[in-house]
Amino acid sequence: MKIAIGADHAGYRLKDEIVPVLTALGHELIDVGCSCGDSVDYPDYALPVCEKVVSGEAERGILICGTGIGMSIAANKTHGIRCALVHDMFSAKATREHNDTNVLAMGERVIGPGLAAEIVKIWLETPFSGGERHKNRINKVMALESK
Ligand SMILES: O=C(CO)[C@H](O)[C@H](O)[C@H](O)COP(=O)(O)O
Repeated sequence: MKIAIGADHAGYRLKDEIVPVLTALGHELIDVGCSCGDSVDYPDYALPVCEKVVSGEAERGILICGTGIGMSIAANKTHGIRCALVHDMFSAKATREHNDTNVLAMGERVIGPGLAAEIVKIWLETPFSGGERHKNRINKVMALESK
């Protein structure tokens, strides 16, 4: 799968731990940065990742900041993006099955690299359930973008 990934200064270390894990699994990564601890603004990295997902250049996006909160807020402002902030394996599976999320946000200051890698793997491998009730709810969420 082609995956766009981005982080701010509070998330780039976790990004750098996740990238080789995903590459080893055969995924193709588009890393938009950042790549050092100099202070940056998370929306500047959320946007290019989300644009790549919306355009189809990437199938999914992964965003990491200190808490994952700023990244998830920014991502969900982009039309066509459904971003979930996830720090546990149950939610990683549930948000794919129920919400068909196309972007995952995590916080480097919240979880360690081992759990983050498991969350990412589950989130990438779990298909959308396709359930009619979930489709209906997703359609209602996406309709909010044109209000
Ligand atoms: O946006 C965030 C919180 O919602 C992210 O966690 C940022 O990474 C965090 O705010 C960065 O904080 P810093 O004090 O500028 O390092």
